[in-house]
Amino acid sequence: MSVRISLDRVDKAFTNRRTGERQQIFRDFSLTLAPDELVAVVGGSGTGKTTLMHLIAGLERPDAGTVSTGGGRPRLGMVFQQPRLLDWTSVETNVRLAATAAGVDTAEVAPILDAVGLTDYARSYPSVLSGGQRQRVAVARAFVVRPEVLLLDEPFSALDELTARRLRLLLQQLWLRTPRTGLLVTHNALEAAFLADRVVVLGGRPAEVVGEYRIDRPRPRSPEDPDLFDVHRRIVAALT
Ligand SMILES: Nc1ncnc2c1ncn2[C@@H]1O[C@H](COP(=O)(O)OP(=O)(O)OP(=O)(O)O)[C@@H](O)[C@H]1O
Repeated sequence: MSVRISLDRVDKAFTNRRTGERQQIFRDFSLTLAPDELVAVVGGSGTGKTTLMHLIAGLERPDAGTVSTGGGRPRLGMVFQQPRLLDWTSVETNVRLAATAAGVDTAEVAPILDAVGLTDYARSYPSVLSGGQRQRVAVARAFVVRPEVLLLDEPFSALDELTARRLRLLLQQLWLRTPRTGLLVTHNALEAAFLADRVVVLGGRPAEVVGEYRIDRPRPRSPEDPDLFDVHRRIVAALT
């Protein structure tokens, strides 16, 4: 099922634990993600990108306004900056447990491990894997549940550039196989331009959309595409 995500006139505030001050992160904030659209959100530190993701995931509730994810509770696949694997068990079991928890056939596990290039490591424990391999397990775990919504919170920012680049290409490949509605939070404007259908730049407090770029380049895209560098420059200009 393709899911439309809508935030409609959302307010969200937090109380700063140190100062006791109220921080209004969003006021009257609206954003829609079309079915199967991958939207990247970039913006300065503390603008509310992760909060936006938490609102969509249902981990935070808006103070006012509505967050709708297509009527029901869509199946979520999430990838974070750190892989957050279970260290006491194998790669295969890490992915299988995610499938079981989501009620998905565990026959999906082997193909997804193959797709992320980890078949030979299925029985290995996370501790023997490189950082890039661990993040591949996290990507497999997110995709094995056949997510209707994919939430990616700085998924590659802890990796060295070459590894990150490989994983971006992998993500593009998996996305092309089965597009789904997704939100990518990143500090990397080039990553945003490479992966997304649309890049939203958040700024200010309360946060506002200070720039929006539709990326019409056909997929599969090349990380060397000069048009993407062009968009990247414009995003960086909006950020600064
Ligand atoms: N549960 C919470 N309780 C109190 N304050 C919070 C909570 N969650 C977020 N905040 C505050 O809300 C603001 C926005 O946080 P958020 O993590 O959404 O920003 P961000 O844009 O993702 O930042 P970064 O790029 O640094 O990760 C920050 O000032 C943060 O301290």
